[in-house]
Amino acid sequence: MLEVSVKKELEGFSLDVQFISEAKSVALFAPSGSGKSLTLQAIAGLLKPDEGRIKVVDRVFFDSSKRFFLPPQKRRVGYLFQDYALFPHMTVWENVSYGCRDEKRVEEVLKMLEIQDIRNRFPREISGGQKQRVALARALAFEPKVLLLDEPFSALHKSLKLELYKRLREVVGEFSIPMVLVTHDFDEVFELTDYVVIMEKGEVKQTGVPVEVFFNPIDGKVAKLLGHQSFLSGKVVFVMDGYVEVRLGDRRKQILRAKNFPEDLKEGENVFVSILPFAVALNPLEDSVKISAVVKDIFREKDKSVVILDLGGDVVLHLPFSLSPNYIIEKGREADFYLSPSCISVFRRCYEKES
Ligand SMILES: Nc1ncnc2c1ncn2[C@@H]1O[C@H](COP(=O)(O)OP(=O)(O)OP(=O)(O)O)[C@@H](O)[C@H]1O
Repeated sequence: MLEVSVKKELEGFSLDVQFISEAKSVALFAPSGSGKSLTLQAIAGLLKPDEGRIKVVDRVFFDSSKRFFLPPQKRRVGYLFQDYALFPHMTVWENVSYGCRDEKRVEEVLKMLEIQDIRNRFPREISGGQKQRVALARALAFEPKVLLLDEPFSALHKSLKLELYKRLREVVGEFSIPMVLVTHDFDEVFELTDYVVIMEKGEVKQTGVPVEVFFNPIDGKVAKLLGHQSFLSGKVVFVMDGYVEVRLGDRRKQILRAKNFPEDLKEGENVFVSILPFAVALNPLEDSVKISAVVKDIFREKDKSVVILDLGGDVVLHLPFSLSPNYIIEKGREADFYLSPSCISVFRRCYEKES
C-alpha cells in the first residue's frame, strides 16, 4: 500500500529511508531532526529525492530509475500540519471548500467533523481543536488519495486529542484513505496506526506493528525512545518455547523470565533486559517471576505509586493506587514483587554501548 525508498543529500543532512507497508495507516516515529518531515515532503512531492521510488496504493509518485516524478498537484495529497495553516481571512466554509467545487462533499465533511455550526466563523473566532477539525475537513474535502499528517495534534490538550483521534479514525475509515502520520508520541502511534517506522538520523531503525515493536525494541536506544525506563544487563541461561531466562549481572544472581526477545537468541549471550513499569503481576501466576529488592524510593502519584527498586540498576515499577495498600513497601526495606514475563523485553544492545 505504501512503498517509500528515498535518498536525498542535503547540506548537513542525509536522508536514506526505505520501507514497504501493507497497512492503511503508517506512523513515522523518531526523535526531533531525524528526517520525518522530509520523508513526508518527499511523499507529497515537495522534496524531490536524488534517488528512489515512492508508491501509494496503486499509484507511483516517483521512480528515479524511470526518471518519473509526479508533480505535487497531481498526487492528490491531503497535508495537515501542527499549525493548521488555515486562511485567516476566509470563513470555515470558505476554508473547507477551497479547492473543492463539490458542495455536497463539503457538507458531508463538515457534518462528519461536527463543524456545521461554525461554518460562518473566521479562524480567529474558533478554538484550537476546532481549527484542527477545519484543517482536517479541508484536507478531506478535496478527496485526497493519501493523508499526510505532520504532528497535527501536538499543540492540543490531551482530551481534545482523544476526541480528534476518534474523529480521524472514523473519517479515514469512512472514506478509506491511507494515512502517514509523523509523531513524537507513541500513544498516538497506538491510537491511530497499524504500522510504525522508527527512524534515527535520516535512516530507518526498526519497522513493524506498533505493539510488537513496543515489546521488542531492537536496542536500548529504540527502547528508550518508546518509553522503556529500566535497563539491566545479564546473561541468557535458558531458551525455551516462548520464554528466555536471564541471569542478572547483580550480586544475587537474580533470574528473570521474559517473553519478548530476538528469535535467534542463544544461551550464554550477554543481553540487556527492560522491565516495563507495568510489569507487576497481581498474583504469583504460574509463569510470573518473583524478585526481592530494596526499595530505593517511592513517589505517590494521582493514580499510582511509583516504586524504584535496586536490582543492580534502578527499576521503576508502577503500582495502581487501588492495589497499593495491599503491599507493604517502605523506602530502604526489601520487598517482594511478582513480574509478568510478557512485560519484560530482552535485546542485544543497550544505549550506553552505542556511539
Ligand atoms: N531544506 C533543507 N536543507 C537542509 N537541511 C534540511 C532541510 N530541511 C530540513 N533539514 C534538516 O534535516 C534534518 C531533518 O529534518 P526534519 O524536519 O525532517 O526532521 P523531523 O524528524 O521531522 O524533526 P521534528 O520532529 O523536529 O520536526 C534536520 O536536521 C533539518 O535541519
